[in-house]
Amino acid sequence: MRRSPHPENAGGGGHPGIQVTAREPEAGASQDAGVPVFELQDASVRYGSFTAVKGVSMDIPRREITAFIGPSGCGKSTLLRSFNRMNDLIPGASVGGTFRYNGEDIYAPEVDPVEVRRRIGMVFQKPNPFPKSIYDNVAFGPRLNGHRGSMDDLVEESLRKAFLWDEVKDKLKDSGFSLSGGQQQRLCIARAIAVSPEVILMDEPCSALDPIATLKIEDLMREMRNEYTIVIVTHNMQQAARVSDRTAFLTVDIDDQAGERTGALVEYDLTSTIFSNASDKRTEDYITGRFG
Ligand SMILES: Nc1ncnc2c1ncn2[C@@H]1O[C@H](COP(=O)(O)OP(=O)(O)OP(=O)(O)O)[C@@H](O)[C@H]1O
Repeated sequence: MRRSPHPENAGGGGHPGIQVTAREPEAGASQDAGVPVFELQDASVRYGSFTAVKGVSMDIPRREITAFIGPSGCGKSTLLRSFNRMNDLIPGASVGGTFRYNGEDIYAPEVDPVEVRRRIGMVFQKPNPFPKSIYDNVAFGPRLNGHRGSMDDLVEESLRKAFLWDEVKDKLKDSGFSLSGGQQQRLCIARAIAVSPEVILMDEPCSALDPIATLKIEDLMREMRNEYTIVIVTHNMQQAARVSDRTAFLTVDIDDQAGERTGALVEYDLTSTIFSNASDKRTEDYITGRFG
């Protein structure tokens, strides 16, 4: 299924019990907001001979938050990792179809996966600061990239953007591990931001956090979408409804005869539509808790 973005339709609706937060157009939002940053056509990912997810065609608009939801094993994380070639690091993983980023095939032989990952950052389920100081966690990527200019300014700016500066400004030399789980996750977001990515992929970034830390990350995401394109995998449908502009629902197609379980994209649309007026019964059943 492939749907063109229609940003003008955003907002409203919501399934009973799930509050969808309508998004107002940002004052001063750049003109390219809503233009696809990713275009997938018949995309698939395999691990060896096992096809984890296939037949995915979708456009991800720029400077929006897109959420992937669906039952366990439907390939959400697999698909997310294929957006910045993180699956390259898994032996036996391979992709099919087309993954375009700003119009360029990111799997073309001449493309450098390290550069892809600089432009498309990632935040994982479990906060994973480096065993270094708070400062050095943020400075690590820029140093590798040969950042010129004031590192202190860049570290401060990145920590401010991650809503963490006020909490750590007096202890920048302390270990990243000395922070709470929620602070560690914001440190990982600051680390991702520090190398000036265009896109940030988030794989269940709040699943290890308490509700207050989760709400802080959600606030942060809403703020970040003025500047970044965010794609998030979440098990939490309230979270998808609260933060995302668009939602993709994936499921597992089971072929009993062949003994295969393959992830597939069922429906992709504005979050308000998915939660109030899904066009596929499987989506509605999942959202209402009848399945999954
Ligand atoms: N490194 C791997 N090697 C082989 N198979 C894998 C690997 N990672 C995931 N898979 C398989 O690919 C399928 C999709 O897994 P994936 O983790 O992407 O699903 P998911 O929807 O993110 O699941 P969950 O919600 O449980 O995290 C599953 O059948 C899983 O077992």
